Amino acid sequence: MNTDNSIFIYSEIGQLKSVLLHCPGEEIENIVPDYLRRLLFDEIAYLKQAIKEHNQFAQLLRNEGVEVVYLTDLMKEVLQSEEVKKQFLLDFIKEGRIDTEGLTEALVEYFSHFSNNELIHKCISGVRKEDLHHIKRKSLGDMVKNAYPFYLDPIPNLYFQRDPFASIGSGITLNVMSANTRNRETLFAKYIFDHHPRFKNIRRWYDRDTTHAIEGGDILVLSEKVVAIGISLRTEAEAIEKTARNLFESNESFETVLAFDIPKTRAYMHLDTVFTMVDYDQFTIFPQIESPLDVYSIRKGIGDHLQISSEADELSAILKKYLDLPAVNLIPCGNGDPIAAGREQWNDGSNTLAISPGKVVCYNRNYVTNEALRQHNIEVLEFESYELSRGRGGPRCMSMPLVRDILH
Ligand SMILES: NC(=O)NCCC[C@H](N)C(=O)O
Repeated sequence: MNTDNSIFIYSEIGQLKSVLLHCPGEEIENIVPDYLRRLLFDEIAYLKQAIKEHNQFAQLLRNEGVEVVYLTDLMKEVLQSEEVKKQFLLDFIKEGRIDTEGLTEALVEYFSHFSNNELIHKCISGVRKEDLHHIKRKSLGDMVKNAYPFYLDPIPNLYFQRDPFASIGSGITLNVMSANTRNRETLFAKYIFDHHPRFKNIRRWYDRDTTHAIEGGDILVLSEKVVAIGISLRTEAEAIEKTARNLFESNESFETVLAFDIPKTRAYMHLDTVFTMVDYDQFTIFPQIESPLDVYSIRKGIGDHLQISSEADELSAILKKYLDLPAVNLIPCGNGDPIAAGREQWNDGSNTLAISPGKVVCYNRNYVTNEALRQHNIEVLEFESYELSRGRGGPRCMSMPLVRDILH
């Protein structure tokens, strides 16, 4: 175990020391009703209130002694090198599906007027058609007209920092996102992990040039030996196998990857929307995934082989066995009331972010689930959640832990 690393994650619940966030910005104001679904939103959010809520979230973490690192600050530092900035812009434009010479030139010219800070925010907010004035229309693609309002789409899901990469041990998975609209998010992470002095030598258990999708919301580091990964709407079995193989081939302490085959529906898009760890032996769960739930264990086999088995027991018995605990308590979202469970899961009632064992951050709106957590001696810190919840993610989805203390 490497203890002097800028990525150090061997549990879900060890004292959180450092976390990566992105505060929503103008990208939210480029979400329009016609393209809601394409941008993976269900509603139009009110940015001013969303920022207020996000600031409450960040302050609450700071009050607990957590270092809050913003993605935009890291990117600003990365772009200080003119050479890196040039390459980043070309990659960003290309991955924004711009492939014509005239438009590429116009975008490069447009971005050249901004400071690094403005540039990174502009990349995230998207480029509207009216923003570009002088396009030399050289190719057919530059000439044809269409009503789509953007040259470069906004990236409104970036405030869900959990998903584009995931910290596991002293390395990361640099993810392949299942939807096009989120894939450019991983380009920011690529540039940070390629170039930022604090992060550039971090090992990768998975990389974005791979074929199968995996998203961070599906990855839970349950202990220094066990990682759980959801086979979900967003994460494919092949990607899990590859991640497991790379983890086992390293000198990391991980021995088992538990793959949870959850229903492939939007309401439970990632494992962490239905299952999170809140204490050494307690978890939140959305009851509808509990049964039937196929769980597979993946362990190192002989030579190059992986040993993969289907686990026959119920979830609590599987967790008890692999986490070496005398008993495990699953706290149901909605406290056993199916109506409250459905309503609160929709607004991420099960999506808790643990700050330390038995202390979690939750949306205030999920009061039935929060009360159930308190009944089980979990300390719940709440913040407002009128607008952030419209993007269908909660406190865990909005944060990527970089460093947690080791659990004793
Ligand atoms: N880990 C998570 O569950 N993240 C929430 C992502 C919500 C976002 N609107 C999405 O559909 O990808």
